[in-house]
Amino acid sequence: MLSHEEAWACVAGSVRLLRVERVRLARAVGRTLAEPVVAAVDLPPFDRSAMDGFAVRAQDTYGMSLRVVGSLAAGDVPAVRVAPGTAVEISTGAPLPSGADAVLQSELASVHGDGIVPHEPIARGRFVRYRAEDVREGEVLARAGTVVSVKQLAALASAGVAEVVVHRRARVRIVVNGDELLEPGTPPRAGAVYEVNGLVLRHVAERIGAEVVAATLVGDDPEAVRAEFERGLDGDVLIAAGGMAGGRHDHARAAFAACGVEERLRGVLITPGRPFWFGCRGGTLVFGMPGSPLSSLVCSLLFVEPAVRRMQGEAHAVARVVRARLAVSVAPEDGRTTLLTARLDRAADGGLLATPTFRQGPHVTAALGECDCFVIVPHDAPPLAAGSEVQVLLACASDGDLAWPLDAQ
Ligand SMILES: Nc1nc2c(c(=O)[nH]1)N[C@H]1C(S)=C(S)[C@@H](COP(=O)(O)OP(=O)(O)OC[C@H]3O[C@@H](n4cnc5c(N)ncnc54)[C@H](O)[C@@H]3O)O[C@H]1N2
Ligand code: MOO
Repeated sequence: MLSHEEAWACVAGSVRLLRVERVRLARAVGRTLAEPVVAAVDLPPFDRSAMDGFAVRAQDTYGMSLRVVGSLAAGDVPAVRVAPGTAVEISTGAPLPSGADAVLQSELASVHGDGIVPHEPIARGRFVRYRAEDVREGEVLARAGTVVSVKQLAALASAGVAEVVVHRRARVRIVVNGDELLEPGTPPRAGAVYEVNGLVLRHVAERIGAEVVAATLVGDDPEAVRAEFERGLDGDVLIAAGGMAGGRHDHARAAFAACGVEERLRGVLITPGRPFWFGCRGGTLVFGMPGSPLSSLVCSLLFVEPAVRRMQGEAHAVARVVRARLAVSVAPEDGRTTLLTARLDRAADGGLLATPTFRQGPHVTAALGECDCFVIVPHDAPPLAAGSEVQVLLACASDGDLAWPLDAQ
C-alpha cells in the first residue's frame, strides 16, 4: 500500500492544467493568473499632493507672506502657475501646478485675506508624490501562478488593469453513495445517519474557487451508482464518497471500472483514510473518498484540494502542512500513518503547539468542531514524546479561522 506521500505524487502526476480565459478584474479574486499582469499606467500618474494645503516653492517658505493665486481639487487640470511669492491652494490628490516643488500642509500656514504666512520652512519635494514613484507603466505587478486576492485587486485596479488572464475554474461533480444517508432536516430513522461528506466536499471545493456543478446522493444500487458516476464524469473532477472499502454493499470501484475509469491507486497507509482510491478517465480526475466523514475530510485536504489548485494553475500547490511541537506524547496506530485531530496554539516562544483532542478515532466527528489541524504521526515513527516536532495538516480554511496569523511562525 502507498504512503500518503507516494499517493500524492501519483495524484499530482495525473493533473492536467485547465485552459485559460480572460476575465474582468472584479471577477478574478480567488482565480490563478495564467499570465503576468503589468501596470497599464504610471502610479501616481502625475506629480500630486499628499496633503490638503498649499502648493509652493520651498525656497519661499522662510517667513514671507505668499499670495494665493488659485485653487486645485483632485481631478482638476492645473491652469495656474506658482510664480515666486505665490501659492496655490491644493487638495490631497490634486496635480501639482507648474512652478511649485513642495506642499505646505494647511496646519503650517496662517491665512490672512488672500495671502498665507508659512509657520516654518519646508524642504523641496515635501508632500509631493512624484509620477511613477510607486509603479512604472509596463512593470510586472503580479506573476503568473499568483492567486488573485483582495490585496492584488487593490494593486491591479490602481494601476489601470481592467482584465486578467486566469485559469478556468475546475468543474467538480460530487456523488455521495449510501442507502443509510439522511438529508439534513429529515427525521432520524432506524439504521440511518445524517449525510456529511457531500456537504463538506462541496465546501472544500468551493473555498478553493472550484465550481460545484452538482452534488447528488445515490443509494447502494450498483446500476444507479454506475449511472450517476457516468454523469459525473463529464466535468474536470469527480469526487465520489462512500462504498470504497469493497464490502458486499460497496459498489464504487466496480462502477468506476464499468465507466472506464483507469485505477491509479487503491488504498493509502493512513488512518483515517485507508480506502482512498484515485483514477482518471481522459483528463478527468476521479477521487474515491472513504465513506467515514473523517476519512473523507482528511483525504480531501491531503489530495483533492492541492490537486484541484494545481489544475486551476497553482503549479506548486501542496497540502497545507506546517511544523508544530507536540503538547503531549503520541504514537501511530496499527502500523498506519495516523492523523490525530488537534488544536493549535501559539507557544510562549512564538512556535506552534499542537494538542490532540481528547476524543480520537476515525469515527469521532465531534472532535472536528474543536480542532484546527491533524497531527501527522508517521507509520514508522516510534512513540513521539511531548515536545517533539511534527507536521500538522491544517484543517482550517485560512488563517482567518485561527485566532492569529500563521505566517508569523
Ligand atoms: N473488511 C473491511 N472493512 C472495512 C475496511 C477494510 O479495509 N476492510 N476499511 C474500513 C475503513 S478504514 C473505512 S474508512 C471504511 C470506509 O468504507 P467505505 O468507503 O466503503 O464507506 P461506507 O461503508 O460507505 O461508510 C463507512 C461509514 O461511514 C458512514 N458514511 C458513509 N457515507 C457517509 C456520508 N456521506 N455522511 C455521513 N456518514 C457516511 C457510513 O454510514 C459508515 O458508517 O470502511 C471500513 N471497513
Ligand atoms: O479510513 Mo478508516 O476510517 O482508516 O479508519
